[in-house]
Amino acid sequence: MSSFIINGGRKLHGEIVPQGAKNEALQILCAVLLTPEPVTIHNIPDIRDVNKLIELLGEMGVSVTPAGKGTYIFQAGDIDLDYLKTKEFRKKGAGLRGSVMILGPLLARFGKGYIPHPGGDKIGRRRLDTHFTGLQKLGARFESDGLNTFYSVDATELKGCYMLLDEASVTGTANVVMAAVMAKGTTTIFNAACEPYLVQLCRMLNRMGAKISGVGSNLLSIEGVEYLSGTSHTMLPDMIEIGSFIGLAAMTGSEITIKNVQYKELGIIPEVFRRLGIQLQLRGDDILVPAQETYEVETFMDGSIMTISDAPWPGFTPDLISIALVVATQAKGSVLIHQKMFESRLFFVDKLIDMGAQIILCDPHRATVIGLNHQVPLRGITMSSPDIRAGVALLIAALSAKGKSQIDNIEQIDRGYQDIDGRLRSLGAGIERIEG
Ligand SMILES: CC(=O)N[C@H]1[C@@H](OP(=O)(O)OP(=O)(O)OC[C@H]2O[C@@H](n3ccc(=O)[nH]c3=O)[C@H](O)[C@@H]2O)O[C@H](CO)[C@@H](O)[C@@H]1O
Ligand SMILES: C=C(OP(=O)(O)O)C(=O)O
Repeated sequence: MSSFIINGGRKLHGEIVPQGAKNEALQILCAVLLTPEPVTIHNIPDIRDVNKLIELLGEMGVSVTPAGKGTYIFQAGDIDLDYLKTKEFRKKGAGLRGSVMILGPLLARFGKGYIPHPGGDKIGRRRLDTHFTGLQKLGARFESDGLNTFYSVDATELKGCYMLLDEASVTGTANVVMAAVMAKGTTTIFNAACEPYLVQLCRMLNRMGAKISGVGSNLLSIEGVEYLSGTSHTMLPDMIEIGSFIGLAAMTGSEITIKNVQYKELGIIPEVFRRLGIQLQLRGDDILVPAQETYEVETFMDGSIMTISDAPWPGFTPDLISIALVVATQAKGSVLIHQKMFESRLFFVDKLIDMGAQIILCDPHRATVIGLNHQVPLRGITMSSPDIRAGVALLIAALSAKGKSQIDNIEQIDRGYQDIDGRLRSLGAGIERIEG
């Protein structure tokens, strides 16, 4: 278990380039299984979860050729379906959430697939019903190992149909879309998730020859085709990293420029940070966050305390709720943070409370934050990172805090943030990694 040692309280300054989007990368990498032809992918983030998935694809028989920084050429010529029955695959596949999305492409191309219950953050129940029922509607038959830890799936013939997803699941939609692109006939998916990750995936699939319409909406129509060909694809900048850097600048009172953010793809994210009182200036396609002594949280129009809550896109992504929460601890004013989707993602506030933040955890989904308005700094402590986004929220808190902090279990942070310590050091942060 590795740790960060952080000497907090320093002002940071400079430019930072966001990495390619983690959650998009996990979908796009699975899509390479849909064609025997080469697929070139650019702007792949060098992070634990993505590297694990690339390794897994390699072991399944996909040839993986590095072709420059952040670029790989994948070719899924011969896939070793027997590897998917091995213990090793069970272990590796269960190591990350994104592995669940190899199933849709396998069913589409080979008519069968295997899938261990996937890993990912322990942030509450993470059911797979949307994946399973969607694939079943297309004709897939699931057989469980009896423990719900491994499934064999048969789909000799996938047939298009109408389906109303029981929730707008991000990875669930991606899985069903990838199965439907080569099904017979037309599939209509209502209540589809429409995060930019999915827009990017659908655009890539259409470039490969798929016929998907309604892209970007919650009603997708997919006319099945017989064959998909190779393509190239470039990942968007990671919107969760961009939000994290906005929070970092605000909490540390620093001027930071976030480069090449593809602003129009950020949806409501900049607006939510603006409502917390953070000034953002758009310079070309860069976001400049100026150094601010203080930032004041808006109230609702009737003067009542504002709520920040998550929702499926175009709502505010749940992956930035922990960041909004930590930023609120030093705002002027109070805010209610409501994490609607996941029931165990707010418990990390205990650590912020130990650091001196004024927070009342109302229930597992809601926390009231009374901002300290930078009048009292947080204090450094030793803590452990419970999940990827809480980990980064604690890192931001530690960078703003007085004194030294230690954050253990930083493998959680490395799942999704590329060389975060190196990049923060180049902004002037006092952060060292201790390999454990
Ligand atoms: C690898 C990957 O891409 N992970 C992301 C993906 O996970 P993932 O695809 O696993 O998450 P889902 O979209 O399936 O659902 C997330 C949670 O929200 C709940 N839910 C979802 C939709 C809905 O309309 N109502 C509702 O309550 C689900 O029950 C679940 O608890 O999307 C999540 C939601 O944006 C993000 O936090 C994860 O970072
Ligand atoms: C919850 C997240 O990741 P995963 O779905 O991979 O666990 C996240 O990226 O915030």
